[in-house]
Amino acid sequence: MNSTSIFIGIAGASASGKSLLAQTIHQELQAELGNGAISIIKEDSYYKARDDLTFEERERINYDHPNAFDHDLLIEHLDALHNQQTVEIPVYDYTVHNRSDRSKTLAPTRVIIVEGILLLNDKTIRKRLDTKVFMDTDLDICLLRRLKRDIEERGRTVDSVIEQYKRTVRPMFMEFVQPSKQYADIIVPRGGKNRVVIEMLKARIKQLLQ
Ligand SMILES: Nc1ncnc2c1ncn2[C@@H]1O[C@H](COP(=O)(O)OP(=O)(O)O)[C@@H](O)[C@H]1O
Ligand SMILES: Nc1ccn([C@@H]2O[C@H](COP(=O)(O)O)[C@@H](O)[C@H]2O)c(=O)n1
Repeated sequence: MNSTSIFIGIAGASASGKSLLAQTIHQELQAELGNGAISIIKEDSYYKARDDLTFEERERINYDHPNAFDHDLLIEHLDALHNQQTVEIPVYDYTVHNRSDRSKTLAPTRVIIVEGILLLNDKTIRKRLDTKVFMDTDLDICLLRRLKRDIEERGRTVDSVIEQYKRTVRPMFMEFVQPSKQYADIIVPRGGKNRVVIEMLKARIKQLLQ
């Protein structure tokens, strides 16, 4: 193993295709580089634990504001991985709006993809990323994809997705996510299936590994 890891950051709106892009690169590069060469960290894993609040209070939190995340812990973990140390990543449970009591062990890998809505909004995180990507998918498409995904996978209703979208998701996108696009090296239109971008990123990662 090399003495340090390469960090690729993927940011952008909720349901813009960050996870799909990260998973596609992970799957295709792993086939080339071998098992244990590449891993994914989700910013969502670092939502703050809120055991102090009731379910109803947690439901009302603004999860699209930077304060909702424990970025200090994420940065601590990025630095530990950079120094070839293993970390324990919290496992977040969207259905109860809280950190679960489980964690996932992650050993350092040569390539680490970090993905999340507010990564590029944080200067300290930006400094740690070798390549910064912003998913520039149209917001109406993101909303449609989020509606479907949140009902199927995150225990939401149509009404709750629409209410949350109007109350926090869209306003916070305008205030924090959209302005962070200026820090990206690569801006990706349409979403996680953009084949040209997938190939470009794979080539970039292989170049950085040399
Ligand atoms: N280009 C695309 N075409 C069709 N569906 C897509 C595309 N990109 C993403 N999706 C789907 O949209 C949903 C949200 O994408 P996801 O990658 O989870 O977004 P994010 O991680 O940005 O929140 C998922 O169900 C995903 O499969
Ligand atoms: N309890 C929570 C925590 C987060 N969210 C939403 O998740 C979005 C970020 O995750 P993506 O995979 O969509 O990028 C963010 O927009 C939060 O609103 C939530 O609904 N409930």
